[in-house]
Amino acid sequence: MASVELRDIRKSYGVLEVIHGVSLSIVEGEFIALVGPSGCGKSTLLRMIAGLEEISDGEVLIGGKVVNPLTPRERNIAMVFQSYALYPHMTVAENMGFNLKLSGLRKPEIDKRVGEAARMLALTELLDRKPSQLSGGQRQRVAMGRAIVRDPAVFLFDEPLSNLDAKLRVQMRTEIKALHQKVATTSIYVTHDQIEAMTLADRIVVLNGGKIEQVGTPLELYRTPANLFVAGFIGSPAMNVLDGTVDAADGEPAVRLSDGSAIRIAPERRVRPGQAVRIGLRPEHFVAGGEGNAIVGPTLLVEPTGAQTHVLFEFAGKQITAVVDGDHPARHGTLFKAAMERSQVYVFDRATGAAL
Ligand SMILES: Nc1ncnc2c1ncn2[C@@H]1O[C@H](COP(=O)(O)OP(=O)(O)OP(=O)(O)O)[C@@H](O)[C@H]1O
Repeated sequence: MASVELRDIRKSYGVLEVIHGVSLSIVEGEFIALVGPSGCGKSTLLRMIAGLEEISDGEVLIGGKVVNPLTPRERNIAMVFQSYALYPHMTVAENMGFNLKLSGLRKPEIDKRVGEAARMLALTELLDRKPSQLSGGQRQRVAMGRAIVRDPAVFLFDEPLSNLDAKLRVQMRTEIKALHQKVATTSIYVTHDQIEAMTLADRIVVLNGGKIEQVGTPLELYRTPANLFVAGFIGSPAMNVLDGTVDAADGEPAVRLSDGSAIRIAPERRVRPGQAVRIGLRPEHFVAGGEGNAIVGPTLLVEPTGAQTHVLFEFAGKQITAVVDGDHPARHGTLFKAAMERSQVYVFDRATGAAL
Protein backbone atom coordinates (compact mmCIF):
# COMPACT_ATOMS: atom_id res chain seq x y z
CA MET A 1 0.00 0.00 0.00
CA ALA A 2 1.38 3.42 -0.88
CA SER A 3 0.43 7.01 -1.47
CA VAL A 4 0.49 8.36 -5.03
CA GLU A 5 1.21 11.94 -5.92
CA LEU A 6 1.02 13.66 -9.29
CA ARG A 7 2.88 16.96 -9.55
CA ASP A 8 1.95 19.10 -12.53
CA ILE A 9 1.91 16.18 -14.96
CA ARG A 10 1.91 17.00 -18.66
CA LYS A 11 1.79 14.86 -21.77
CA SER A 12 2.40 15.92 -25.34
CA TYR A 13 2.28 13.91 -28.53
CA GLY A 14 4.54 15.92 -30.84
CA VAL A 15 3.37 19.51 -30.54
CA LEU A 16 -0.05 18.52 -29.21
CA GLU A 17 -0.41 18.69 -25.43
CA VAL A 18 -3.19 16.37 -24.22
CA ILE A 19 -2.62 16.50 -20.42
CA HIS A 20 -2.24 20.09 -19.25
CA GLY A 21 -0.70 20.02 -15.78
CA VAL A 22 -2.52 17.61 -13.47
CA SER A 23 -1.74 17.61 -9.74
CA LEU A 24 -3.31 15.19 -7.31
CA SER A 25 -2.51 13.63 -3.92
CA ILE A 26 -3.86 10.16 -3.24
CA VAL A 27 -3.48 8.83 0.28
CA GLU A 28 -2.54 5.25 1.17
CA GLY A 29 -5.42 2.86 0.73
CA GLU A 30 -7.66 5.33 -1.05
CA PHE A 31 -9.90 4.30 -3.98
CA ILE A 32 -9.84 7.01 -6.65
CA ALA A 33 -11.99 7.01 -9.79
CA LEU A 34 -10.90 8.99 -12.85
CA VAL A 35 -13.92 9.93 -14.93
CA GLY A 36 -14.54 12.11 -17.94
CA PRO A 37 -15.74 12.00 -21.52
CA SER A 38 -14.00 10.03 -24.24
CA GLY A 39 -10.62 11.51 -25.13
CA CYS A 40 -10.23 13.59 -21.94
CA GLY A 41 -6.98 11.80 -21.07
CA LYS A 42 -8.00 9.21 -18.44
CA SER A 43 -6.07 6.31 -19.96
CA THR A 44 -3.06 8.46 -20.78
CA LEU A 45 -2.84 9.60 -17.16
CA LEU A 46 -3.18 6.06 -15.85
CA ARG A 47 -0.55 4.78 -18.28
CA MET A 48 1.86 7.50 -17.16
CA ILE A 49 1.40 6.41 -13.53
CA ALA A 50 1.97 2.81 -14.63
CA GLY A 51 5.14 3.70 -16.54
CA LEU A 52 3.70 2.55 -19.87
CA GLU A 53 3.73 6.08 -21.27
CA GLU A 54 6.54 8.59 -21.01
CA ILE A 55 5.81 11.67 -18.87
CA SER A 56 6.50 14.85 -20.85
CA ASP A 57 6.72 17.05 -17.75
CA GLY A 58 6.03 16.85 -14.01
CA GLU A 59 6.61 14.10 -11.46
CA VAL A 60 4.86 10.95 -10.32
CA LEU A 61 5.61 9.83 -6.76
CA ILE A 62 4.66 6.43 -5.38
CA GLY A 63 5.20 5.96 -1.65
CA GLY A 64 6.88 9.36 -1.56
CA LYS A 65 9.51 8.40 -4.15
CA VAL A 66 9.77 9.89 -7.65
CA VAL A 67 9.21 7.01 -10.09
CA ASN A 68 9.60 8.82 -13.44
CA PRO A 69 12.79 6.93 -14.37
CA LEU A 70 11.51 3.52 -13.18
CA THR A 71 10.14 0.76 -15.42
CA PRO A 72 6.57 -0.48 -14.81
CA ARG A 73 7.93 -3.55 -12.99
CA GLU A 74 10.10 -1.43 -10.69
CA ARG A 75 7.10 0.72 -9.72
CA ASN A 76 5.41 -2.22 -7.96
CA ILE A 77 2.00 -1.55 -9.46
CA ALA A 78 -0.50 -4.01 -10.93
CA MET A 79 -2.79 -3.09 -13.77
CA VAL A 80 -6.16 -4.64 -14.69
CA PHE A 81 -7.31 -3.91 -18.23
CA GLN A 82 -10.58 -4.13 -20.09
CA SER A 83 -9.17 -7.02 -22.14
CA TYR A 84 -8.24 -9.67 -19.63
CA ALA A 85 -5.07 -10.64 -21.55
CA LEU A 86 -4.98 -14.15 -20.07
CA TYR A 87 -2.69 -16.77 -21.57
CA PRO A 88 -5.05 -19.24 -23.29
CA HIS A 89 -2.80 -22.30 -22.94
CA MET A 90 -2.33 -21.86 -19.18
CA THR A 91 -4.74 -22.84 -16.41
CA VAL A 92 -6.28 -20.26 -14.10
CA ALA A 93 -3.69 -21.09 -11.43
CA GLU A 94 -0.81 -20.77 -13.92
CA ASN A 95 -2.17 -17.48 -15.22
CA MET A 96 -2.43 -16.09 -11.72
CA GLY A 97 1.03 -17.26 -10.70
CA PHE A 98 2.88 -16.47 -13.93
CA ASN A 99 4.29 -13.11 -12.89
CA LEU A 100 5.41 -14.50 -9.57
CA LYS A 101 7.22 -17.30 -11.38
CA LEU A 102 8.93 -14.75 -13.64
CA SER A 103 10.13 -12.82 -10.62
CA GLY A 104 11.76 -16.00 -9.28
CA LEU A 105 9.40 -16.85 -6.43
CA ARG A 106 9.46 -20.49 -5.28
CA LYS A 107 6.54 -22.81 -6.03
CA PRO A 108 5.24 -23.26 -2.45
CA GLU A 109 5.01 -19.46 -2.02
CA ILE A 110 3.35 -19.07 -5.42
CA ASP A 111 0.80 -21.78 -4.57
CA LYS A 112 0.06 -20.13 -1.23
CA ARG A 113 -0.54 -16.68 -2.76
CA VAL A 114 -2.59 -18.06 -5.66
CA GLY A 115 -4.65 -20.11 -3.20
CA GLU A 116 -5.37 -17.07 -1.02
CA ALA A 117 -6.33 -14.85 -3.97
CA ALA A 118 -8.51 -17.62 -5.41
CA ARG A 119 -10.38 -17.91 -2.11
CA MET A 120 -10.90 -14.16 -1.99
CA LEU A 121 -12.27 -14.15 -5.54
CA ALA A 122 -14.27 -17.40 -5.37
CA LEU A 123 -12.00 -19.02 -7.98
CA THR A 124 -10.84 -22.03 -5.97
CA GLU A 125 -13.01 -24.49 -7.90
CA LEU A 126 -11.80 -23.12 -11.22
CA LEU A 127 -8.03 -23.17 -10.72
CA ASP A 128 -7.47 -26.07 -13.15
CA ARG A 129 -9.60 -24.66 -15.97
CA LYS A 130 -8.33 -22.88 -19.07
CA PRO A 131 -9.58 -19.32 -19.81
CA SER A 132 -11.74 -20.60 -22.70
CA GLN A 133 -13.75 -22.63 -20.14
CA LEU A 134 -14.66 -19.52 -18.12
CA SER A 135 -17.38 -16.88 -18.36
CA GLY A 136 -16.48 -13.23 -18.96
CA GLY A 137 -16.93 -12.37 -15.29
CA GLN A 138 -14.76 -15.29 -14.21
CA ARG A 139 -12.03 -14.25 -16.64
CA GLN A 140 -12.08 -10.75 -15.23
CA ARG A 141 -11.78 -12.22 -11.73
CA VAL A 142 -8.71 -14.18 -12.85
CA ALA A 143 -7.23 -10.96 -14.24
CA MET A 144 -7.81 -9.36 -10.84
CA GLY A 145 -6.36 -12.40 -9.10
CA ARG A 146 -3.22 -12.08 -11.17
CA ALA A 147 -2.91 -8.50 -9.92
CA ILE A 148 -3.63 -9.34 -6.27
CA VAL A 149 -1.07 -12.16 -5.94
CA ARG A 150 1.71 -9.69 -6.62
CA ASP A 151 0.69 -7.70 -3.53
CA PRO A 152 1.39 -4.44 -5.33
CA ALA A 153 1.68 -0.98 -3.79
CA VAL A 154 -1.03 0.32 -6.15
CA PHE A 155 -3.77 -1.19 -8.33
CA LEU A 156 -4.54 0.55 -11.60
CA PHE A 157 -7.79 -0.34 -13.35
CA ASP A 158 -8.50 0.76 -16.93
CA GLU A 159 -12.23 0.29 -17.59
CA PRO A 160 -12.05 -3.31 -16.34
CA LEU A 161 -15.78 -3.97 -16.63
CA SER A 162 -16.63 -2.45 -19.98
CA ASN A 163 -16.62 -5.81 -21.81
CA LEU A 164 -19.21 -7.31 -19.49
CA ASP A 165 -22.99 -7.23 -19.82
CA ALA A 166 -25.01 -4.87 -17.61
CA LYS A 167 -25.90 -7.40 -14.92
CA LEU A 168 -22.39 -8.76 -14.60
CA ARG A 169 -20.97 -5.25 -14.43
CA VAL A 170 -23.05 -4.53 -11.36
CA GLN A 171 -22.04 -7.83 -9.76
CA MET A 172 -18.34 -7.30 -10.49
CA ARG A 173 -18.56 -3.72 -9.23
CA THR A 174 -19.75 -5.06 -5.88
CA GLU A 175 -16.93 -7.61 -5.89
CA ILE A 176 -14.29 -4.97 -6.58
CA LYS A 177 -15.62 -2.86 -3.73
CA ALA A 178 -15.67 -5.83 -1.35
CA LEU A 179 -12.14 -6.72 -2.44
CA HIS A 180 -10.91 -3.21 -1.75
CA GLN A 181 -12.48 -3.35 1.69
CA LYS A 182 -10.50 -6.54 2.35
CA VAL A 183 -7.09 -5.69 0.91
CA ALA A 184 -7.29 -1.85 1.09
CA THR A 185 -4.65 -1.39 -1.60
CA THR A 186 -4.45 2.12 -3.06
CA SER A 187 -6.49 1.96 -6.27
CA ILE A 188 -6.91 4.22 -9.29
CA TYR A 189 -9.85 3.25 -11.46
CA VAL A 190 -10.58 4.70 -14.90
CA THR A 191 -14.16 4.59 -16.11
CA HIS A 192 -16.50 6.65 -18.23
CA ASP A 193 -19.40 5.26 -16.20
CA GLN A 194 -20.29 7.77 -13.51
CA ILE A 195 -22.41 5.27 -11.56
CA GLU A 196 -19.42 2.96 -11.34
CA ALA A 197 -17.30 5.88 -10.13
CA MET A 198 -19.91 6.99 -7.57
CA THR A 199 -20.43 3.52 -6.09
CA LEU A 200 -16.76 2.50 -5.92
CA ALA A 201 -14.68 5.54 -5.17
CA ASP A 202 -13.68 7.32 -1.98
CA ARG A 203 -12.99 10.34 -4.20
CA ILE A 204 -13.72 11.04 -7.84
CA VAL A 205 -11.52 13.07 -10.17
CA VAL A 206 -13.48 14.62 -13.04
CA LEU A 207 -11.25 15.22 -16.05
CA ASN A 208 -12.15 17.28 -19.08
CA GLY A 209 -9.88 18.11 -22.00
CA GLY A 210 -6.73 17.01 -20.13
CA LYS A 211 -7.46 19.10 -17.02
CA ILE A 212 -9.04 18.39 -13.64
CA GLU A 213 -12.45 20.03 -13.29
CA GLN A 214 -13.06 18.91 -9.69
CA VAL A 215 -11.93 16.37 -7.10
CA GLY A 216 -14.24 15.30 -4.31
CA THR A 217 -16.22 12.55 -2.64
CA PRO A 218 -19.12 11.24 -4.72
CA LEU A 219 -21.63 13.22 -2.64
CA GLU A 220 -19.58 16.43 -2.74
CA LEU A 221 -19.56 16.28 -6.53
CA TYR A 222 -23.27 15.50 -6.63
CA ARG A 223 -24.32 18.15 -4.11
CA THR A 224 -21.84 20.94 -4.78
CA PRO A 225 -20.50 20.63 -8.31
CA ALA A 226 -17.91 23.34 -9.00
CA ASN A 227 -19.29 24.03 -12.46
CA LEU A 228 -21.81 23.07 -15.08
CA PHE A 229 -19.55 20.41 -16.59
CA VAL A 230 -19.30 18.45 -13.33
CA ALA A 231 -23.00 19.02 -12.62
CA GLY A 232 -23.92 17.55 -15.99
CA PHE A 233 -21.51 14.65 -15.68
CA ILE A 234 -22.42 13.42 -12.18
CA GLY A 235 -25.99 12.26 -11.63
CA SER A 236 -28.24 10.05 -13.72
CA PRO A 237 -30.43 10.91 -15.57
CA ALA A 238 -28.41 14.05 -16.23
CA MET A 239 -29.32 17.42 -14.72
CA ASN A 240 -31.77 19.59 -16.74
CA VAL A 241 -30.31 22.96 -17.72
CA LEU A 242 -32.30 26.12 -18.56
CA ASP A 243 -31.05 29.59 -19.49
CA GLY A 244 -32.32 32.59 -17.56
CA THR A 245 -31.57 35.97 -16.07
CA VAL A 246 -31.31 36.86 -12.38
CA ASP A 247 -34.35 38.78 -11.24
CA ALA A 248 -36.65 38.89 -8.22
CA ALA A 249 -40.05 37.33 -7.61
CA ASP A 250 -42.16 38.69 -4.72
CA GLY A 251 -39.02 40.31 -3.33
CA GLU A 252 -37.07 37.02 -3.32
CA PRO A 253 -34.13 36.17 -5.58
CA ALA A 254 -35.24 34.33 -8.69
CA VAL A 255 -34.22 33.46 -12.21
CA ARG A 256 -36.48 34.64 -15.02
CA LEU A 257 -36.70 31.99 -17.75
CA SER A 258 -37.21 32.54 -21.48
CA ASP A 259 -40.98 31.88 -21.25
CA GLY A 260 -41.32 34.66 -18.66
CA SER A 261 -41.81 32.42 -15.62
CA ALA A 262 -39.63 32.86 -12.53
CA ILE A 263 -37.92 30.14 -10.52
CA ARG A 264 -36.95 31.15 -7.00
CA ILE A 265 -33.39 30.39 -5.93
CA ALA A 266 -31.70 30.20 -2.53
CA PRO A 267 -30.80 33.65 -1.11
CA GLU A 268 -27.19 32.56 -0.52
CA ARG A 269 -26.46 32.16 -4.25
CA ARG A 270 -23.79 34.68 -5.24
CA VAL A 271 -25.72 36.34 -8.06
CA ARG A 272 -26.35 39.93 -9.18
CA PRO A 273 -29.51 41.31 -10.78
CA GLY A 274 -29.46 40.99 -14.57
CA GLN A 275 -26.75 38.33 -14.56
CA ALA A 276 -27.04 35.79 -17.40
CA VAL A 277 -27.15 32.37 -15.76
CA ARG A 278 -28.07 28.74 -16.32
CA ILE A 279 -30.10 26.90 -13.74
CA GLY A 280 -29.69 23.20 -13.13
CA LEU A 281 -32.61 21.04 -12.01
CA ARG A 282 -31.94 17.43 -11.06
CA PRO A 283 -34.63 15.06 -12.37
CA GLU A 284 -34.94 13.37 -8.98
CA HIS A 285 -35.51 16.66 -7.13
CA PHE A 286 -38.78 17.45 -8.86
CA VAL A 287 -42.02 16.93 -6.95
CA ALA A 288 -44.71 15.93 -9.45
CA GLY A 289 -47.80 18.13 -9.20
CA GLY A 290 -46.22 20.20 -6.41
CA GLU A 291 -47.21 23.83 -5.79
CA GLY A 292 -45.03 26.93 -5.78
CA ASN A 293 -41.68 26.88 -7.51
CA ALA A 294 -42.82 24.86 -10.52
CA ILE A 295 -42.58 24.45 -14.28
CA VAL A 296 -45.37 23.00 -16.42
CA GLY A 297 -45.47 21.48 -19.89
CA PRO A 298 -46.94 18.75 -22.07
CA THR A 299 -45.78 15.20 -21.36
CA LEU A 300 -43.77 13.82 -24.30
CA LEU A 301 -42.77 10.38 -23.06
CA VAL A 302 -43.32 8.19 -20.01
CA GLU A 303 -40.65 5.57 -19.24
CA PRO A 304 -41.44 3.18 -16.39
CA THR A 305 -38.35 1.55 -14.87
CA GLY A 306 -40.13 -0.22 -12.00
CA ALA A 307 -39.71 1.60 -8.71
CA GLN A 308 -39.42 4.90 -10.58
CA THR A 309 -40.81 6.40 -13.75
CA HIS A 310 -38.98 8.88 -15.97
CA VAL A 311 -41.26 11.57 -17.40
CA LEU A 312 -40.04 13.67 -20.32
CA PHE A 313 -41.97 16.89 -20.73
CA GLU A 314 -41.52 20.05 -22.76
CA PHE A 315 -40.78 23.38 -21.16
CA ALA A 316 -39.52 26.58 -22.81
CA GLY A 317 -38.70 24.64 -25.98
CA LYS A 318 -36.57 22.07 -24.14
CA GLN A 319 -37.09 18.48 -23.09
CA ILE A 320 -37.01 18.17 -19.32
CA THR A 321 -36.65 14.86 -17.48
CA ALA A 322 -38.32 14.24 -14.13
CA VAL A 323 -37.98 11.11 -12.03
CA VAL A 324 -41.22 10.31 -10.19
CA ASP A 325 -42.69 7.39 -8.26
CA GLY A 326 -43.29 4.23 -10.27
CA ASP A 327 -47.04 4.45 -9.72
CA HIS A 328 -47.35 8.07 -10.88
CA PRO A 329 -50.17 8.30 -13.44
CA ALA A 330 -48.33 10.50 -16.01
CA ARG A 331 -49.62 10.02 -19.56
CA HIS A 332 -48.43 11.18 -22.95
CA GLY A 333 -50.16 14.41 -24.00
CA THR A 334 -51.32 15.53 -20.53
CA LEU A 335 -49.78 18.51 -18.74
CA PHE A 336 -47.01 17.69 -16.30
CA LYS A 337 -46.21 20.03 -13.45
CA ALA A 338 -42.93 19.71 -11.60
CA ALA A 339 -42.07 21.73 -8.50
CA MET A 340 -38.77 22.05 -6.68
CA GLU A 341 -37.32 23.43 -3.46
CA ARG A 342 -35.43 26.64 -4.12
CA SER A 343 -32.44 25.20 -2.24
CA GLN A 344 -32.25 22.50 -4.91
CA VAL A 345 -32.05 24.89 -7.85
CA TYR A 346 -28.39 25.00 -8.95
CA VAL A 347 -27.22 28.25 -10.50
CA PHE A 348 -24.24 28.67 -12.85
CA ASP A 349 -22.74 31.68 -14.57
CA ARG A 350 -23.71 31.40 -18.22
CA ALA A 351 -20.37 32.67 -19.54
CA THR A 352 -17.95 30.70 -17.33
CA GLY A 353 -20.11 27.76 -16.20
CA ALA A 354 -18.92 28.32 -12.60
CA ALA A 355 -21.34 27.42 -9.80
CA LEU A 356 -22.73 30.50 -8.04
N1 LIG B 1 -0.37 7.86 -29.37
C1 LIG B 1 -1.08 8.99 -29.46
N2 LIG B 1 -0.75 9.95 -30.36
C2 LIG B 1 -1.45 11.10 -30.43
N3 LIG B 1 -2.52 11.40 -29.66
C3 LIG B 1 -2.90 10.49 -28.77
C4 LIG B 1 -2.21 9.23 -28.62
N4 LIG B 1 -2.82 8.53 -27.63
C5 LIG B 1 -3.85 9.30 -27.19
N5 LIG B 1 -3.89 10.48 -27.86
C6 LIG B 1 -4.84 11.59 -27.65
O1 LIG B 1 -4.79 11.95 -26.29
C7 LIG B 1 -6.07 12.30 -25.80
C8 LIG B 1 -6.38 11.49 -24.56
O2 LIG B 1 -6.57 10.12 -24.91
P1 LIG B 1 -6.95 9.00 -23.84
O3 LIG B 1 -6.95 7.68 -24.52
O4 LIG B 1 -6.11 9.17 -22.64
O5 LIG B 1 -8.45 9.42 -23.47
P2 LIG B 1 -9.52 8.66 -22.58
O6 LIG B 1 -10.08 9.69 -21.68
O7 LIG B 1 -8.92 7.46 -21.95
O8 LIG B 1 -10.60 8.24 -23.66
P3 LIG B 1 -11.56 6.94 -23.78
O9 LIG B 1 -12.56 7.05 -22.67
O10 LIG B 1 -12.16 7.12 -25.13
O11 LIG B 1 -10.66 5.74 -23.66
C9 LIG B 1 -7.04 12.08 -26.94
O12 LIG B 1 -7.31 13.32 -27.54
C10 LIG B 1 -6.28 11.16 -27.88
O13 LIG B 1 -6.67 11.38 -29.22
